[in-house]
Amino acid sequence: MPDLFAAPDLPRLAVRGSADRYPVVRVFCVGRNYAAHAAEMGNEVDRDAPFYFTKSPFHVALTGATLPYPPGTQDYHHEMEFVIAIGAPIFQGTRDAAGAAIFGYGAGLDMTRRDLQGAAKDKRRPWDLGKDVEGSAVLAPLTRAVDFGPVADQRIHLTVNGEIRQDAALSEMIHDCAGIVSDLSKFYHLAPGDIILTGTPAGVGPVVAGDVLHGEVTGCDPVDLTLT
Ligand SMILES: CC(=O)CC(=O)C(=O)O
Repeated sequence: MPDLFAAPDLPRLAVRGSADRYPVVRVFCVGRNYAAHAAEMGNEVDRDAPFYFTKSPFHVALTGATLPYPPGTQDYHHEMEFVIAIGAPIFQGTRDAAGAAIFGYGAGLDMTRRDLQGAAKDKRRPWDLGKDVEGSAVLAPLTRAVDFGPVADQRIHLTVNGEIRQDAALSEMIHDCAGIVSDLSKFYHLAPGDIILTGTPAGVGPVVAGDVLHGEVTGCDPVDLTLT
């Protein structure tokens, strides 16, 4: 039977050094995973367990995108993040199993309508309008875990118009990659196609139309976004 309308294709990420593509099925995000960022937002970190929010895979933009400043906000913020891509099914997995289930890593942006996120927090409402913005999960090509090597003190940083805004080390993450995947697998049957943005370091701030964002994680391809 025919579909009533043409459904969009899933976004597909390039994989460094190969012709393979990684289809993105679900996008999970970790909040407050760097102490300095939690502090700049006036929050405490939770060292016991990460917390999560999600974005639609159809709100993924591939690196190099030129996108309009989004509607409904006067305070659109950059959040530079390290990205995990799941490569094998895992449910209620140990840390070791979680590490083995990781396909690869990448650089990403979790663009945020900060004013709407703040209003939602004040009213104890969900963050969707603040976080699940069209084009707000900007993703670079993936580097296979075997090529990336152990996640240690690799640098993660972001420039806006060439000026450094965020600069940290992956070792500053409160919950590491295996810990995040193991914890998230308590709640979801994780599978290939699941992407996890692991939280942003300190230095988040507003962007405006015309800004050029460039983010890097050592060992990964860069992530780029231009706003019009
Ligand atoms: C406070 C936030 O916006 C949560 C988040 O995305 C992060 O900490 O990263």
